[in-house]
Amino acid sequence: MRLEAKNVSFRYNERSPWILREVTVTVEEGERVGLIGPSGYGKSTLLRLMGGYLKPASGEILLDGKPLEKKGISPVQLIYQHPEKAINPRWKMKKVLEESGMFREEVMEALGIEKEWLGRYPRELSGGELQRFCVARSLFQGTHFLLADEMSTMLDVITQAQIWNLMVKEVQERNIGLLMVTHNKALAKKVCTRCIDLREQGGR
Ligand SMILES: Nc1ncnc2c1ncn2[C@@H]1O[C@H](COP(=O)(O)OP(=O)(O)OP(=O)(O)O)[C@@H](O)[C@H]1O
Repeated sequence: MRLEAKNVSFRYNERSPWILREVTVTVEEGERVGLIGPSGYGKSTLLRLMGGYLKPASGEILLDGKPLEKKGISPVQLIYQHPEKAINPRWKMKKVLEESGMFREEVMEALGIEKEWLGRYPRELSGGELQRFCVARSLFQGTHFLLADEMSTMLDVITQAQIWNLMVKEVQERNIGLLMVTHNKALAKKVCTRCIDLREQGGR
């Protein structure tokens, strides 16, 4: 499988500047790609486009040569920097996980998710605790590509390592393609098989 942004241009509205111009980025299954570039260059915007959350002004987002399907849980999963924006505030965590069909003991354990947290609402968890649920949820069985947007910036070093160890193990075992935005060079070196610099790809 292959996820690609093909000649994608984007701006937030007609009066705002172009954020991306004719950007082409391809991620194959099993690859772990780091997306780097200065602040404001459009890294998060590109991830949102590739996850189907924004529409390009021109160009295409293709999964195996076809546009992303709008129905059902997407095989392309986006993990945000801010987990509180990604989770329904009215659902308890158990329901959040059940909705995605993601309930593997070993993933919960590897992520340090405590059973007792399942009975809580999102507002009753810390940002780091909530992010572990977002990671767990993103790893449901239909996932083929993961887009991680500085997902571990808010976490302490030990939790970061815990989450990335699990992530790399899962994507390797399941041949998932990973595209991650990070400002942390050491992390990119540890996790990624290659890096793309948006300055060389038509980011502004
Ligand atoms: N919803 C929005 N409406 C209008 N402009 C936006 C919106 N979101 C982002 N932008 C602008 O688009 C540009 C690219 O933002 P983006 O978040 O994609 O950059 P980034 O490379 O991920 O930055 P950082 O490394 O700081 O997270 C910025 O100038 C930002 O101000």
